[in-house]
Amino acid sequence: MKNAFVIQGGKPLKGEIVPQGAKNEALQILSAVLLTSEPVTISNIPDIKDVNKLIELLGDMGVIVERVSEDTYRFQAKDINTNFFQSEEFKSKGGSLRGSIMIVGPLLARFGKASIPKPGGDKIGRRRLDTHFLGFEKLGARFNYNPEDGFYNVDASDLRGTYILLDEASVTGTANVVMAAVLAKGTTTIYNAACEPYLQQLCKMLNRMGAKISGIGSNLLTIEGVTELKGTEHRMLPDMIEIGSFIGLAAMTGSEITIKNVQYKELGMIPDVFRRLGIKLELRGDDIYIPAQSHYEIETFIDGSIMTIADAPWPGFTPDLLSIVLVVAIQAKGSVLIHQKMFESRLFFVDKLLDMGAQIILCDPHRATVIGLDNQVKLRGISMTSPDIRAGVSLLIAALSAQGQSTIYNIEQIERGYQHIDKRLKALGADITRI
Ligand SMILES: CC(=O)N[C@H]1[C@@H](OP(=O)(O)OP(=O)(O)OC[C@H]2O[C@@H](n3ccc(=O)[nH]c3=O)[C@H](O)[C@@H]2O)O[C@H](CO)[C@@H](O)[C@@H]1O
Ligand SMILES: C=C(OP(=O)(O)O)C(=O)O
Repeated sequence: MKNAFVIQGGKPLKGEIVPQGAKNEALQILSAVLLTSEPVTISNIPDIKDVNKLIELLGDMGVIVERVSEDTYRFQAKDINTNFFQSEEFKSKGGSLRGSIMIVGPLLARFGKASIPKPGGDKIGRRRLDTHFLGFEKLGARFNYNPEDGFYNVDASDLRGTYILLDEASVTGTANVVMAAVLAKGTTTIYNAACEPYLQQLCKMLNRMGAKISGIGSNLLTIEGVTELKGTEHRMLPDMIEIGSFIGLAAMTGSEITIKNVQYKELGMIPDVFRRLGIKLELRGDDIYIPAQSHYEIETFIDGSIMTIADAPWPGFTPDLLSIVLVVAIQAKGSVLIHQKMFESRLFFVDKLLDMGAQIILCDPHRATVIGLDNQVKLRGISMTSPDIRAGVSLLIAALSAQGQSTIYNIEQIERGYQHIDKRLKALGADITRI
């Protein structure tokens, strides 16, 4: 299988690009189809590895999966084959993506038990699941983790609503506990809930199915349990991480790009963080227009000190865009401290950027200082391997801006989250070949 991109860099791109449906929303929403025996129709589903794997997993469990059009599927979880959960196939498929962890809440709510192999996803540091299981336990579930077979098992004949203070505002943890609580007896209050747009989308969809969730968009959710949920229709938001990646791509390659239908009001502080790097963005209708820019200058803080860009739970800046911000800063004028607080091993890819000629000081596993080159010196193309999805796209952006040829191996990492990325960037004029 072809698993590398060869990129001839240094060419400005031009044109319009439509963001795909949101990967991380899709993983929540697809899990939620398990909560009802009625049909659920979902549109704007991105055609990417992680999402397709979860759809396949739902089919293996016995969910009727029907592709209605290119990006729309109808799901019906009428009969679930519980024997599948003991199979080797479940172990390898379920363990191959992070998002599969969110089938646990719905299975627990609907069938009283669930198992899941230790989930995959990016190797970007420790990724604990305590929030999920502590939440289920509060609702009355019993939980055990068997380190020998790597399975988490949860059992609950009778979930009961209660007050839950999550130990951290985990995105998938909140989604999982919400999905378990919607069918529990009585009222659940979840404090320190994650509240990003994808979770809001999930809660709104659950309410359309008959759930009673209030506080949507805040970190205090109140869920009155109901006895059953019905079918619904749902459309995914555009992927905000893709939108941020395309802003970074435009700036770094000096390209004029319009990102179509971004649902700007859902992007939180993402556009402003790029503006702080000096990048000009214009909102035109619901499109983001980025003019070709040969210079962009990083702001300082009001007192003149060096800008820090750090991640934080929503409405803070998402950790998934920090690698992109870091790469974009390479050709800015000025300096910035990138502080990746949430993940421990997400900045190590800077060694590749150093080989390309970037000026970066990796201060420790969480912090890197970028000293911008202000386009006085171009990066040079090299061969490299993509360690994780967002580092992979950041390296792709760096390669497109660099002089000469780059090869990026392990593009499977990129493709688990970015739909047909080579084709879409070629349509903007990028020179990318798959080998
Ligand atoms: C499939 C999916 O949706 N994956 C996303 C989801 O992962 P996921 O839900 O797995 O991530 P979590 O929100 O649980 O946690 C992410 C990391 O941040 C740390 N943490 C979290 C909350 C907090 O208040 N303090 C804190 O330090 C956690 O310990 C962990 O290391 O959310 C992450 C955080 O936006 C994103 O990077 C992932 O792309
Ligand atoms: C880290 C990410 O994904 P996952 O949680 O699926 O590993 C991501 O989308 O940036």
